[in-house]
Amino acid sequence: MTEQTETAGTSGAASAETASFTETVLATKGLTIAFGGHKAVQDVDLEVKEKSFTSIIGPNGAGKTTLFNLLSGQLKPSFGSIYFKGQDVTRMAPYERTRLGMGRSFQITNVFPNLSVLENVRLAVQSRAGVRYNFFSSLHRYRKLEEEALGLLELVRLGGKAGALAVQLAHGEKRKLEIAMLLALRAELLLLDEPTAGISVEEVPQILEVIRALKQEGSRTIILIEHKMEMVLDLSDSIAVLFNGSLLASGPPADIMNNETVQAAYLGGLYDDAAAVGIG
Ligand SMILES: Nc1ncnc2c1ncn2[C@@H]1O[C@H](COP(=O)(O)OP(=O)(O)OP(=O)(O)O)[C@@H](O)[C@H]1O
Repeated sequence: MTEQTETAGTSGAASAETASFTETVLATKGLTIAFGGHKAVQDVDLEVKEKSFTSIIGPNGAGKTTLFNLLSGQLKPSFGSIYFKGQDVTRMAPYERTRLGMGRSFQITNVFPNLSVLENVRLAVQSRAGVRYNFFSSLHRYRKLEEEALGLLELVRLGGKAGALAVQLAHGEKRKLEIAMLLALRAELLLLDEPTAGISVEEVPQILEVIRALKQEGSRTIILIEHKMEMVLDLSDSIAVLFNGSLLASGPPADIMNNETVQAAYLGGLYDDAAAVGIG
C-alpha cells in the first residue's frame, strides 16, 4: 500500500527550492505494533535525511503518536527495527536514545515550576554536561552553562522571560521552555508532537516562529506531527502520510499534494483536513 514518492535528496538531484540532504539519520524497517488484534503502526519503512524537516500527517487515529512512541522508546515494536545514525536502537530504553541525540519534548519531566526559566534551562544544560563530562565546579564554568542556557532561551524567543518563574508562563511559553530544555540536551533529532495543540490561537504564530528559527538554524533534524496543514506546508522538506497505521506516501510537499493515492484517500472523505490541504 505504501507509495514512496521521491524524497528530498534520494534522487541526488533535488529541485532548486528543495535543500539537498544526503545522510539518512533515522530509518525504520517494517515497523509494526499491534494492540490486541489492531495494528496501530503497520510495516512502516521511513527514511529521514539528516538536518531535514519532515512532517507526519494523517487523520485522527492514523498512528502518528504511536509511531513517535516507538521512535522514542516508550513503546516496543511487535516487529521491525529502528536505526538512528546507522545504529539499531530498537531495543534501547528512552534515556539511552536521548543520550544518543534523539529528543522528544514530553520526555522533559524535570521542569521545576518554582525555579526561574533560566535556572530550568541551566539545570538541563548542567545535567547533560554532568553526564558527559566531570562535575562543574568553577565559577567560570558555571557562567558558561548560564551563557549556553541564555542562548537557547533567545533561540526559542524566551530571552525576555529568563527571570520569570516557570509556573508563571503561559501555555505556549511552557512549550517553548520544553523545547529549550530539549535543545539543552543537545538533541540532534527533535520529535515534536503537535506543539501547537492546546495553546491559544494568539500563541500559534510564536510557536511557528520558534520552529522556523530551529529549522533555519539548520543544525538539527526535525520531525513534526501536526494537524495544521498551513504550518506543515510552510516548514516541511518532506511529508509522510500515515493512514490506518500504514505509510501511504512520503516525499516533498508538492509531490504529496499531487499524489493520486493520497488524493484518493482524501477524496474518499477519509481525511478531515482535506480542505485545509487544498486537495480535491
Ligand atoms: N496503548 C494503546 N493501547 C491500545 N490502543 C492504542 C494504544 N495507543 C494507541 N492506540 C490505538 O492506536 C491507534 C493510533 O493511535 P494514535 O494516537 O497513534 O493516532 P494519532 O494518529 O496520533 O491520532 P491523533 O491525531 O488523534 O493524535 C488508535 O486506534 C488508538 O486507539
